[in-house]
Amino acid sequence: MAPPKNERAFEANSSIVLVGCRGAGKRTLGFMGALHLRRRLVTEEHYFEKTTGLSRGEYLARHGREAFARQDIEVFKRMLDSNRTGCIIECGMSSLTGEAQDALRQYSSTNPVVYIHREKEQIARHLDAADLQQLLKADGRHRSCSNFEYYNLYDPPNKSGGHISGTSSGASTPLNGRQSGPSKLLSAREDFTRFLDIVTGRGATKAWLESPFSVSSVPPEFRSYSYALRLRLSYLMDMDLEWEDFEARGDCVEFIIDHWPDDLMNVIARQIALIRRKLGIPIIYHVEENPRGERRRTPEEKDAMDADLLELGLRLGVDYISLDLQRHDEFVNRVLRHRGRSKIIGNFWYMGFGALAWQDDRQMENYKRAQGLGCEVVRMVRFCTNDSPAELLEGFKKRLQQEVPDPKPPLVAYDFSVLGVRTPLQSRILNPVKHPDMENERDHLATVSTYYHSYELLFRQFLLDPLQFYVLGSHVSYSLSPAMHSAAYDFCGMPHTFQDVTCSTIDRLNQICLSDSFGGASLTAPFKVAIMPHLKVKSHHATAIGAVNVLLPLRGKTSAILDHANSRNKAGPAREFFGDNTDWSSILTCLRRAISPRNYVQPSKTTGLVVGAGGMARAAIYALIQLGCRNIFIYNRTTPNANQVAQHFNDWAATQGIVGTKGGSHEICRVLPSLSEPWPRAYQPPTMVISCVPATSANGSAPADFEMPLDWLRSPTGGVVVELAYEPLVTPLVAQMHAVRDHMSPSWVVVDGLEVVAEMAIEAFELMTGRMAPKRLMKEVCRKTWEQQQQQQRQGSEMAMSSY
Ligand SMILES: O=C1C[C@@](O)(C(=O)O)C[C@@H](O)[C@@H]1O
Repeated sequence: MAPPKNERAFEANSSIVLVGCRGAGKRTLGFMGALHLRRRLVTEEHYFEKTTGLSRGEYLARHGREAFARQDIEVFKRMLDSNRTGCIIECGMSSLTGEAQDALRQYSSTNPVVYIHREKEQIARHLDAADLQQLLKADGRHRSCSNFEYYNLYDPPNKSGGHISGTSSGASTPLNGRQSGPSKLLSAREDFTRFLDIVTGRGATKAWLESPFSVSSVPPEFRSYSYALRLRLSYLMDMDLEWEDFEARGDCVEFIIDHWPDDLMNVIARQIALIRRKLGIPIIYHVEENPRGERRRTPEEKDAMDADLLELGLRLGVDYISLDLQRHDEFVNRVLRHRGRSKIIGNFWYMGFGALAWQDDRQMENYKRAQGLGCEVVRMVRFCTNDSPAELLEGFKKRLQQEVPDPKPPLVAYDFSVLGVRTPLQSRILNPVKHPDMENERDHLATVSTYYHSYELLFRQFLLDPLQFYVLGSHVSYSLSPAMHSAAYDFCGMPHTFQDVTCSTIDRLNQICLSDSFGGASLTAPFKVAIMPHLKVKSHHATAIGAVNVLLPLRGKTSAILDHANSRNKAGPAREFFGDNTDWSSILTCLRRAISPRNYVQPSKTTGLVVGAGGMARAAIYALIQLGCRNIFIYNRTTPNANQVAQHFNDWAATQGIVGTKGGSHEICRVLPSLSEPWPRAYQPPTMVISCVPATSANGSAPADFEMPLDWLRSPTGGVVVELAYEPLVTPLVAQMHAVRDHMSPSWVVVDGLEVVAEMAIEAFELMTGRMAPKRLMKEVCRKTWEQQQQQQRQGSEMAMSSY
């Protein structure tokens, strides 16, 4: 019963090899990957030149074809052999030869070898038409000498100007102004770095360490309730909804292969890439054994084809592979041997009449078999007519608790009938759901519930509780957060409320937070820094920044973080409170989206400028540090305050071993005392500028009228300016940067305050509720609410004028 050895679990530091056709994007991805994993990039071209002293062309011309071929393969093998760890290796055209492919095949028993491919039309753009067909055919052979594959999706920006999990409007005029969208490479980088996190296995730990309450740090099978959005290939090939419509409609996607169009393998690879880019949630990969609309297959053909399809899922690095354990051992073992880092969902489906009853001992044996095979999740589904009252399944679960030793893989179990899943609450986790506008499925799960409906039911049945959330601070009456959060609750079927409460003392804050129905709060001045000494539990980001802007009650029965995370959306006395900071991560998200590839952070060169010295400026500095920037300048009207912030981060950086790269000093933060000084010559002009000063006067202080001195704007590659103020939206800095972009340097991107504040609310919502946020909706509500507020203000002042 012991599972076969996993043959695709590589050492985390093993070098990763990229192979594929010219024009597939290997070099760009290699660069991105090396930066992300902090590895050395080895390119075949450069390695050849370094080893032989000649470029490949020169070598060929000087020594002739035969000698070149001999030398080429020898260098190729040496390149692989002498760089077994710590590198990203980009192969050139040699990988098309049989001998190189043999070497790669062997290498792939110890290292990830990733086949990079993309749309034929995109490859054609980089190649001579005459070569194309032949090359593409040869390229397909890379599949046989690699153990992973990555589809480098070309995704033209959509009509609304972006992607749902990474929209940068770079909006430059209020609302519908000119949109300087993100570089196309940005999404590619996000997707590829995520893929590398899967291949190296560092994804899950990273999310957990960075923010234990973030949605991605608790896998769906460990949440108190979770939903799998079913998306069939037959539907996706001809879908009548937009990708944006699927946002926040499930905790993961179950991708079901029920259709065999031409070029099936590439079609699947592309769909997986699309789901990842558009929805950014874990994928369950399921191959249907008997798809309705397809021809019948012989048992041998079925096994061979389905095994290849499952293998493809493993190569694509999906999060979960759904494996029917009723298929024969050889089939099951092949998947288990090649599982890599994908989790296995071991299935037992009883589809027809006479399905095994829950009280049948064989059901228990099934579960134990899945457990013995090392499945991470067990899924047991049975068709029922009228023979299965809810108690039988409950009885099975109880028996399982008593009889099966730990560790027990989480169980997904439900009955379905011709009318669909019996009740959406039968299975706590990975409940099947669909989009409300999708037609009911033609086959077994006739009517599947929706995420909204199932989640709402949990509140109606008192399994979850309606809670009160707040934005708290001394100037919150214009906060856009209540509108954004409330819209998100409505969307998700949560009966929570979100209010702004003006308060400025810790006593009043305490009073609000100690209520049993307190769900969480967004904090703003004066609490962000003042609350620090009152909080025992904080994320390490909040500690480093010295400020908190999201407060959560901890209601877990034990001290385990998972227990606290799963107690969200439940009322009761809080044992403790947890403080996190989403200001920095929202700024980081906006910077990442807007930065062009030419301005990717190079620690030794890139310079950042932060204007201001308050809590938000601290978050901005931290975001720059996290992006890898080691030369950070602070300008603030009151210089001593800037000195204090610089000191805070220099001290902190020293404890972390983070050092500056210039000027013989190890300090990463420096203060610029005056706007009239020229930009320090030892440093590149800044390519990232974040303005953290309010544009309107607050507390009687003068309003900020910050503009960049022209001498500070000399970056030849432009850069990004993030403006945090949005009252007014076009601040003096934003207006200046529009003019700069239009008349001097078009490569500057401006991110306005609404984009950042929406991002903050999105991240706060996810932390507070543990559910994915409907991002597009929240962003829309943010701009609309802001517009309404502006209109009300205009009307108010017009009325005041007329009565005067
Ligand atoms: O700065 C902001 C914006 C905010 O104050 C709001 O009103 O949405 C909420 C704060 O948590 C965040 O840090």
